[in-house]
Amino acid sequence: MKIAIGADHAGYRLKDVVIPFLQELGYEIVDVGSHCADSVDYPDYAVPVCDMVVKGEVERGVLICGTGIGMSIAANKTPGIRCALVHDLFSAKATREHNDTNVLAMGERVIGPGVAQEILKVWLETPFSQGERHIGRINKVKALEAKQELHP
Ligand SMILES: O=C(CO)[C@H](O)[C@H](O)[C@H](O)COP(=O)(O)O
Repeated sequence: MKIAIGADHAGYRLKDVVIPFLQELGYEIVDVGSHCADSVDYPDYAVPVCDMVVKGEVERGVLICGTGIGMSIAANKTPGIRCALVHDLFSAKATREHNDTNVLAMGERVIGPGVAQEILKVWLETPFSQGERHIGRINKVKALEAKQELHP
């Protein structure tokens, strides 16, 4: 599986820790930056990752900032993206099974690398449940996106 990953200045250290972990698990990684502590803006990294996901260039996206909040807000503005902010294993599993999320956001200032790696592993390995009730709810979210495109 191919994964795009992006971070701002508050998340690049965790990004640089999880990339070799994911590669070791066999995932192909596209790293859109950032690469240093110089202050940058999280939407500038969320957008290219989300664009790659919606274009089908990668299957999933991972976004890291200080809290994961800015990244998740920005990511969910892209139609077709369902981004979950996750800092625990229960949510990592549930958001794949229930929401079929295609982007994961985490905060480097919230969790350590060990928990982040476990979250990634669970999130990447858990399939969508295909439950009818979940499909119906996701379709309602998609309808909201269509409405927004008509009346931005
Ligand atoms: O958007 C955020 C907060 O919800 C991200 O965590 C950013 O990384 C954070 O705001 C960056 O903060 P800084 O004071 O500019 O380092």
